[in-house]
Amino acid sequence: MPEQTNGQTNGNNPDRPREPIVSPYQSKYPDPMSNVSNFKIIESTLREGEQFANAFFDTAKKIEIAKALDDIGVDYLELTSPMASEQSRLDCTAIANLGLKAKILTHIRCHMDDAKVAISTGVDGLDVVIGTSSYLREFSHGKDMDYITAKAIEVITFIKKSGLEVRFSTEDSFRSDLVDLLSIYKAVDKIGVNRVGIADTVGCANPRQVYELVKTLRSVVSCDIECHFHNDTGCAIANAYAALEAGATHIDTSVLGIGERNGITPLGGLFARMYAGDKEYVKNKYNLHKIRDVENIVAEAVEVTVPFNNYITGYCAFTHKAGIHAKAILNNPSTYEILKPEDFGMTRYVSIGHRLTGWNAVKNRVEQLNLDLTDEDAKAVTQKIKALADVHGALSLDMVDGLLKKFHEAKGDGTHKEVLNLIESPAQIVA
Ligand SMILES: CC(=O)SCCNC(=O)CCNC(=O)[C@H](O)C(C)(C)COP(=O)(O)OP(=O)(O)OC[C@H]1O[C@@H](n2cnc3c(N)ncnc32)[C@H](O)[C@@H]1OP(=O)(O)O
Ligand SMILES: O=C(O)CCC(=O)C(=O)O
Ligand SMILES: [Zn+2]
Repeated sequence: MPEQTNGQTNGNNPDRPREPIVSPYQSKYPDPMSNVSNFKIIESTLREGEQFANAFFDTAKKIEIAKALDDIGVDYLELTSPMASEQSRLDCTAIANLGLKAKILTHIRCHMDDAKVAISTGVDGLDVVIGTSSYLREFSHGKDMDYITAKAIEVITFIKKSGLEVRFSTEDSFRSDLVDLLSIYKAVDKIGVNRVGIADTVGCANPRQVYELVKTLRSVVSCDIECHFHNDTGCAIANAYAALEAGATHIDTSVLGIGERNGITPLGGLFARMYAGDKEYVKNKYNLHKIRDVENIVAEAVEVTVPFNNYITGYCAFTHKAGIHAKAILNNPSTYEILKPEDFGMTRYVSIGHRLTGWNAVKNRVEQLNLDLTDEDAKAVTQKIKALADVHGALSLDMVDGLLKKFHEAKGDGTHKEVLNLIESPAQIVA
């Protein structure tokens, strides 16, 4: 487990170098097609997330999650199809009537019955989907491209007449024939669909493939482009970024990435990635301090813990340990941090009670404790920490503090070196 925070932030010391104002990772020559600095999030915890193995959200929990996501400022909330069950339909209606700032969408098959029921729930828009890969055409719905195109046009036209926003997506896009894809996207763009969607349903796509497909699609349709990426092969965030670089306008996310199998692009991970791409856009548009709250709500609801290495909120996401890192971080946090913890309501922590520690980090703790010790003293205590940690494992911050205080006290009568020599175990520090 991590030690308690010692509150070492050190970013505000006016004597220390300022952080660069512009991210060094920001492209100097942005592509005019790129939407890295201008995109919308379609938050699908209440649709894709409900497909996560452990997920069951009752109405109150759905409303709590919807409100928490709305507070963060996501642009859309996507809800489970009202065709799934009677309660799903009632929940769609309830959330559509909450008066949230986010637009409310529900997700339906490319079918007139689904469209009729979905419209009656009062949502702002419908996300229509149908599989176009040979796998899904043969083994899911059994329809050919002519049928799919005709049905898509019928369903979209009907939804548009009701005045709702409509998106048309091809499921399993990356295993679909490119000519089929472009021709159906062109057909629905022509009749005024608001967005087309690309879905990496099985998580097989890589960022280069995503970039190429989105770039090609961008030159074929004039409507918005939404992208949905599964994370089976670990590319869901990178693929989202590649899609935005190529001109996609909307990205699907879920809290902690929950969804079918191992899920999709996580909301927090997308924030982290986009913050590194265009910090100001992400900071100004979304309430990043709220990400931890919504992750905790969802984690508890689906009975998982937030992973230790989670983007932004994992318990060690802002913990610096090795001495070389600690020294530089204490001088200027940008040395080893691309995300500023305070922008996400998080706290930086410098861990010092272990054998990888260095005297600069220990000296910093001496200053925090307001102890009158020299650099040589800090170096001597550092060596003691390393020796103890070699034998006994990591020392807690309380132990380190105890050691420093004992050493400091003994310095008064000149016995500090002997005191250090006498300590052979952490138990002797607190004794
Ligand atoms: C990749 C994704 O995540 S897509 C979204 C997945 N979401 C869901 O499945 C929502 C929850 N699903 C459900 O509650 C149910 O599956 C329902 C209500 C949608 C349908 O239930 P059922 O009528 O019992 O059918 P079942 O689930 O066994 O099979 C799906 C049916 O939809 C058809 N279908 C599948 N995809 C589509 C589509 N995109 N458009 C139109 N029809 C489709 C299938 O051919 C099949 O039809 P059939 O009844 O003639 O065999
Ligand atoms: O509607 C979409 O675009 C995506 C549907 C889905 O969840 C998927 O294909 O994985
Ligand atoms: Zn999905």
